[in-house]
Amino acid sequence: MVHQAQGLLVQEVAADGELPSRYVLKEQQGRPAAAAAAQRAAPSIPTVDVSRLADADPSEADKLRSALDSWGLFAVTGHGMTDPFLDAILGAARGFFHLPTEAKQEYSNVVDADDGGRKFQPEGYGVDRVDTDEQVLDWCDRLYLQVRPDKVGDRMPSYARFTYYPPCPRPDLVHGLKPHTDNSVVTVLLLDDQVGGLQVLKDGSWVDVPVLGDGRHQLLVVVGDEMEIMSNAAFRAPVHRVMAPGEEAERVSLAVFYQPEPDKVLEPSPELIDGDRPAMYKKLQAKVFADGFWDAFALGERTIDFLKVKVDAVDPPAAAVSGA
Ligand SMILES: O=C(O)CCC(=O)C(=O)O
Ligand SMILES: [Fe+2]
Repeated sequence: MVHQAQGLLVQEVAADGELPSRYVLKEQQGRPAAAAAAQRAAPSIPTVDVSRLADADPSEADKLRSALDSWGLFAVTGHGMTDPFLDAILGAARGFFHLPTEAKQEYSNVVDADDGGRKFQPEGYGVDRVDTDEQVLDWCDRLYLQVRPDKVGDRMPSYARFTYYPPCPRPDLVHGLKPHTDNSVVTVLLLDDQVGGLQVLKDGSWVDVPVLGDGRHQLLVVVGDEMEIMSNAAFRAPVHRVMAPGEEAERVSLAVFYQPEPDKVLEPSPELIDGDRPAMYKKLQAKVFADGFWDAFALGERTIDFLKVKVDAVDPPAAAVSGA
């Protein structure tokens, strides 16, 4: 059984020019406009030239370490991918989302279930999982695919998530994509080269990730939840969100999530545990964590909290579970 709002594509809603209440955040849910004013004079995100990481001079490696320590993400340069190549990827994504609805629906993430009904699956085209009437929906459609990069091997799954944020009549009232951390070891994120919107939570304030302009593409590496667990919190997954574009704009992005093999046990690496720094997370199977992500995401919670993976985690108060 899928929720009745599951089949509602944001692109179709946007075409009507209305903003249904299902997308509107309540004031206490942290509307983006309220937060944007608070980030003047914000620090800018760190940049790492990955072509220099193996240099005898350790300065770039030091920058990497510091970026991971303090931000959990960095902008990448020196990766060797040309702007026309990256542009072609985003162009293909735009091309897909601009196809007629019927063509895209062939790849729908709502599929036939064994019981004769319909069910949601993470892979495919559509909106994120809708569980309840109360869930405030994000202003984006997505195409989520398992990908098989040559060099990562067969068993480590990687997922590509193309996200399309249609024009929005009131971007100040909605989440393009709600605050979250990523379900990955690391995520590589290719941002729209024209339209900004990604923000990272740093020391309690939202910081904009800028568009570079001049046809240059912003590529980020982001620490995911699994890295946080395996590194025993030496590296923490940054909370990030996306502001919806305005009425005249649309935005696309591509996130590639590198995940552990489903059968692997996820736990802090033994070398990173000692008397001064005991294990901060409990052991669990990567598959259990990955499944829990979708339950947590629908509630607007971190998987680490939802599954109580922290060693001293106690039962969350009821409000934390029912709120969003
Ligand atoms: O659209 C973006 O810039 C971010 C996407 C994102 O955070 C995600 O897909 O997990
Ligand atoms: Fe993300």
